[in-house]
Formats: sequence, structure tokens, C-alpha cells
Amino acid sequence: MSDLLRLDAVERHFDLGGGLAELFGQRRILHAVDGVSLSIGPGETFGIAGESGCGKSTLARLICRLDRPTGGSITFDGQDLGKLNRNEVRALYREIQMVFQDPMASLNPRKTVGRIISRPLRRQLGLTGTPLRNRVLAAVSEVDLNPAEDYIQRYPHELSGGEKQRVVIARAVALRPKLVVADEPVTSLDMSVRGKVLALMSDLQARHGLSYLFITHDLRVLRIMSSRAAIMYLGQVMETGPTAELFARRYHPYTKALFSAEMVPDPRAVRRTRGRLIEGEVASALNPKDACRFRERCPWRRPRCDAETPKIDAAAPGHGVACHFWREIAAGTANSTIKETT
Ligand SMILES: Nc1ncnc2c1ncn2[C@@H]1O[C@H](COP(=O)(O)OP(=O)(O)OP(=O)(O)O)[C@@H](O)[C@H]1O
Repeated sequence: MSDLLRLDAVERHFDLGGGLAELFGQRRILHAVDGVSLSIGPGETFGIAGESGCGKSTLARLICRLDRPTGGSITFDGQDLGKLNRNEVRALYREIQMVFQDPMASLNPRKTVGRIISRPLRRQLGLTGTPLRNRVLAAVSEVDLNPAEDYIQRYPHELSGGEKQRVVIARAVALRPKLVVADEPVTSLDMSVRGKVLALMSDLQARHGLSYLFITHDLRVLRIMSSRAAIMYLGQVMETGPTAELFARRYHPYTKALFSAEMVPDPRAVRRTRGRLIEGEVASALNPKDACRFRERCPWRRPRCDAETPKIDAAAPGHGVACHFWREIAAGTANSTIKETT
């Protein structure tokens, strides 16, 4: 299967200036995304999970060309996104669409649902008149907002949270894109409607052969929605592979810690629990040294972890684990007493 989307060693470093450190000739560079490689095939859902601040949204913005990487390359359907001109970027939005966490922030409060959904169809496909109206009605009906004639006349404030997110999804899917980047698409919704919106997204995928890049901090959602996934920590992929295998094996110590905090119904409780389960302070992605990002919280820390960043090729198929100790285990050279704790 050829890749629809491919990221090779993608970086997004933010230059935060020097502050006081500039007096000593230092600048503060935040490595929000650092050497991320991954690939997504047609019709596939690839999940990305990790704690707040690990770089998930920055990665989403890079893929949607809302921001530019400071290193590496992103290829979509054979095109290098870094080399597109303005017209090509515009055309790209026929193929890549986004669904963000907060539907209210994505919808213009002064426009009706009909106008919101018709805009990209007009601008991108040049539809007008009856064909446009029919396409808008079909898009609204497809996300189960019926009767569609009624919904197209409503304003966002007249809709529930779940209905608003359905409108966002209808607008994204109406163009029949190849890839939808969904950044925490159900996080802001009531528990009672989350499952229905996720089911809708799965239906739309089956119907139209969409690929999803699905970003979530909720591991239950990750498990339901994605066939392959990557676990990120401080801008880097720690572990990647088929989602079922990630859940079953949890090789990386960070994956183990993160997953052991799962299945807590209240997401705020997940955060609290996680805070206790993963010992130590979250390190910083500010001017990081060449070393494992997780080392300060890792029960397996060894000298090599302080001297070299463990790397994986997350774009390669199969299971990848960015951990020096894991490599030793796989090679059969790990200290046996520590091995028993894995
Ligand atoms: N424009 C920016 N300028 C400076 N730093 C930024 C910028 N955008 C993001 N960052 C930083 O990059 C890091 C990653 O942020 P990002 O929003 O991608 O994380 P996230 O995993 O999506 O977190 P959350 O789940 O809370 O949204 C954070 O430390 C954030 O403060």
C-alpha cells in the first residue's frame, strides 16, 4: 500500500528569543516537534496520543499546512508540501480537511449552517444554484442532522455541542477529501454524544474511503478509532505500531505509564491519575540535549540514555520503540534483573 501521507524527520522548533540567557549568547529554542516520521495509507486511521504539550496539535497544523516545519519533509499524495505555491496550497484543502476540538471556534456565528457548508463547495468546486443546494443538503443529512432543510437555516448558537461538531464534520467531508486531520474531535463534547460522533466518523470513513489522522489524549478513543498509532512525548515519537499491539505489549516505559492510567471515565481524573503514575517532573523541550526525553522519569534509565537520543523509524511498518533499554532487551543483552521488571 503506497503512503497517502508521509512525514520524514519533521521538526518544528520555536525560537523563543533569549531572555536573560541571551546575555550569555544563548537562545531558547523549543523543540515542539522533533524528528517525527510516520506514514498513513489510504483509508487508514492513524492515531496520535500523548500528554498535553507533547506536540500533537503542532504536528496537526504542520500537516494541514497551517504552519511550516523548520526541518524534515511532509509528502501528501506524492507532493512535497514544502514546495507548493499559493494556488497549490489552496487546492490542497480539497484533499486535506481538519476537524478541531472546539466546534464553536470553527464555525462563524453569523452564518447559517447552509452558508457555512456551502462556502468551501463554492470556492473549491465552483458549485452554485441547485447543485450547490443539493450538495449542502446531502452533506447535512449525511451527518444525521435531519430534516436537513431545517438545519441549513439554523445558526451555530441554535445547535447543541454535538450538532455543531456534526456541522464541522459535514463541512470537512463535503469536499470528499482524502485525509481528515481530527484534533481531539470529541473532547469538548458530552460523554453521551461522544460515541455517536465517533460512530459517525467511522461510517463516513467506510462510505468515502477517507484516511484520518486522529489526535487524542483519550486512550479509549485511540483504541476504538485507530488501526496504527504513535505515542508522543515532548515532541518525539516514543513508540509506534498497530494499535492493538501497542495496547497489548506497551514496550516503552512511557507507554506503560500512560496506558496504566487509562480507562478512567472522567478525563480530568485521567490527568490527576497520570500525574501520580508517571514519576518525576515532565522534562522540558526547551534546548533539549541529545538524550532520551523521558530519562528523568524513567525507571530503566542507564548512562546511554543521558548521552544519545533513542530513535525509531516510525514511518516503517511494524512496531518501533524509541528506547535504548528496549533495544538491549530485544538484542538479549539487557541486565536480567531489570529485564524481569518489563
Ligand atoms: N506558536 C508557538 N510558539 C511557541 N511555542 C509554541 C507555539 N505553539 C506551540 N508551542 C509549544 O509547543 C509545545 C507543543 O504544543 P502543542 O499544542 O502542539 O501540544 P499538544 O500535545 O497539542 O497539547 P494539548 O493537548 O494541550 O493541545 C508546547 O510546549 C507549546 O507551548
